[in-house]
Amino acid sequence: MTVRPLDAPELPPEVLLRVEHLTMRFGGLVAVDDVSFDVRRDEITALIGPNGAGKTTVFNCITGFYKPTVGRLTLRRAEDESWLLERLRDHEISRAAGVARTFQNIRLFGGMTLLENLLVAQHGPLMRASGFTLLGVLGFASYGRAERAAIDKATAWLERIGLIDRADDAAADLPYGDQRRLEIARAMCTDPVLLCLDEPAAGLNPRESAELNTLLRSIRNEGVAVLLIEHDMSVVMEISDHVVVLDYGKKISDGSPAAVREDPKVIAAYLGVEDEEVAKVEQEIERIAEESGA
Ligand SMILES: Nc1ncnc2c1ncn2[C@@H]1O[C@H](COP(=O)(O)OP(=O)(O)OP(=O)(O)O)[C@@H](O)[C@H]1O
Repeated sequence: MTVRPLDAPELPPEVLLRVEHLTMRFGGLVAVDDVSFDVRRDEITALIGPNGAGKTTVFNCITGFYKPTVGRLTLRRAEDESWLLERLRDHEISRAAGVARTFQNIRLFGGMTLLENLLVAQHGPLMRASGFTLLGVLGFASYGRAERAAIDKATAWLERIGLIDRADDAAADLPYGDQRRLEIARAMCTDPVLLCLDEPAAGLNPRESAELNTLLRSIRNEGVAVLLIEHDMSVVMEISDHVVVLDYGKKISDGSPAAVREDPKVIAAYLGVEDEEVAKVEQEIERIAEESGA
């Protein structure tokens, strides 16, 4: 199958998603202003920036919740399969292009069991196996096989996130950190090529945060690109391969975690000072540290 809109650019093989000149306006407010960056395969890319910088808006454009005012979002799913996400509807972005996401606030089906939550995520393949008719109810073998495969996949994910013993419990009864991991497992049950996570470490304790880091690294190592918004800098610095920094809707830095951490523009944005004042602030920090004998 070759799916390539005529105007989709040719991307280098290591690039999964190319965001070009993304701009999103809400009336007079420019929430995202001419932002461009790449998300590479086999990498964890973090999107960071102070509150209101435009991170969630970028996510919402990539995942189809918003139609960008301007910009091109090319996702190269396979060598002969590219998509222009800004032209797709949100369900096409998840089903056809293979982009899955989680939200800042947990959105599990609280009254359903853990297993059911992971089966609902596989509704698409199950419906196709049913031929969109009553084949499942009539006991056709093809549907039975698809149903077995869905249960196997859900079970494997529950084992992987350490929750197999609670498969039949209601999702709402899980501790917060477990719910976060279940949400990620649910997103992974759709077989995405790109997993977008909006503040996955928010509200986690240090042990849960460490478990999350291990999970995300293992997902990355299996070839699924991860794009995350995160305020917890220890998580960002520990697991990201690539960091993109936004401030007031504009990209101000883009590089390795180490390079971004040293970037005066980033320091200025986080401290809320002008670029020229950064050196002064750094000297002040050093002076205070010396005086306190640190
Ligand atoms: N639907 C909307 N309508 C109008 N303005 C919006 C809308 N969504 C976001 N904004 C505005 O766009 C700007 C960027 O918001 P966004 O939520 O993308 O920032 P953020 O970096 O994700 O912030 P935070 O870290 O606080 O979640 C803000 O000024 C916000 O008020």
